[in-house]
This record gives sequence, C-alpha cells and structure tokens, in this order.
Amino acid sequence: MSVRAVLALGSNLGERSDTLSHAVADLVDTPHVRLREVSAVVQTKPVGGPEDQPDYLNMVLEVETDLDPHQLLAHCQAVENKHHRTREVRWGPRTLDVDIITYGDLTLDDDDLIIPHPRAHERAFVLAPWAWMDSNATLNGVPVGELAKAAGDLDGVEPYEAEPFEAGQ
Ligand SMILES: Nc1ncnc2c1ncn2[C@@H]1O[C@H](COP(=O)(O)OP(=O)(O)OP(=O)(O)O)[C@@H](O)[C@H]1O
Ligand SMILES: Nc1nc2c(c(=O)[nH]1)N=C(CO)CN2
Repeated sequence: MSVRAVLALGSNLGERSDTLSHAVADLVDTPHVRLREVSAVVQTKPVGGPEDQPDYLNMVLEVETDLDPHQLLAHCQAVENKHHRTREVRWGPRTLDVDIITYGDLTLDDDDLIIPHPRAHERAFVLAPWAWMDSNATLNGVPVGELAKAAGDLDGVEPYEAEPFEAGQ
C-alpha cells in the first residue's frame, strides 16, 4: 500500500540551495519513495532559536511511499545525516532539516514521531510553499492557505531567487 506524504525541508548553513536540491534527489533515491510534487523555494526569517542565525531556505515535497511512518522518519534522518546535520541548539542553525508534515490522513503521537507535525499549522515557512504547490491542501481540515495567512511569520517569507551569475567572476 502506498501513501502520500508531505515533507518539509529547511537549510540555513552552507550552500543552502545545493543542499536542498541534493536532499530532494537523496530522498527519492530509493524505490520506496516517489516524488509527486515539489514546491518553490522560499527564503525565510528564522523562527525560534537564536536570533542571530542566518535566514533559511525552505521548501516542501509531496511524495508517495510504501515506507511506514517510522521507516520514513529514519529515511529522512539518514538524508539529514548525509548532509552533516548536527543537533546542538534547539531550533538552531542546521545544514538540513527534513520533517514529516503529513502521512496520508494518519494521526500519530509516539515519543519520537508526531503526525501531523505538531508545529506545522503555525509555520508560514512550511504552509506558504505548500499552499502554492497544492492549492487544495488542507491540514487538520483547514485549507493550508488560510493557515499560512494566519501564521505570525508570513512577513518573513519571500520567494527565493538564486544570486544572479555575474560574468567574469
Ligand atoms: N513529524 C515529525 N517529523 C520529524 N521529526 C519528528 C516529527 N515528530 C517528532 N519528531 C521528532 O523530533 C525530533 C527532533 O527533530 P529535529 O531535531 O529535526 O527538531 P527541530 O527541527 O529542531 O524542531 P521542530 O521539531 O520544531 O521542527 C526528531 O528526532 C524526531 O524523533
Ligand atoms: N525560517 C525557519 N525557521 C525555523 C526553521 C525553518 O526551517 N525555517 N526550522 C526550525 C526547526 O525545525 C526552527 N525555525
């Protein structure tokens, strides 16, 4: 049986854009995970954690998977680790974060895995790219676009455009 899941990716250290594109490739580099939709990349002000940390790039994906939720979490964490993710400061800077936002319409409250992600409904850095990717998406029965508009960090979310390449450099 396969299930559609929404994953959220974030990076605020190193070559953020390259990290995200390699992470997408790594996440689907298994027959157990197929890519269905990819959002735009957004640049976002950090929410929580140290105030002086760099801005993030964030994006979301919809995948189809036959992994169970814990297997999917382990897969996401293996991809984080491949990208030298360390866990030092809560909500602190990181090369790569991969969160499971939804897994079909499952709700789960285990010690190591909560689905839907318990903070996604209030995070414009997740909700805005998700709503642009899938205008019909809902979270806990509420349209994701409505949740994005109500989220306190919406002002800190902007479309990301890579640095323009300058000839001769
Ligand atoms: N839906 C979920 N997706 C990913 N991790 C989850 C989820 N629910 C619970 N966790 C647990 O959260 C733990 C901490 O994850 P992580 O270090 O990525 O947190 P964070 O990104 O700093 O903060 P946040 O959880 O607010 O996004 C993970 O080890 C994992 O067991
Ligand atoms: N803008 C932004 N802020 C965050 C992010 C993130 O991905 N983007 N992730 C966090 C912990 O998951 C905490 N704060």
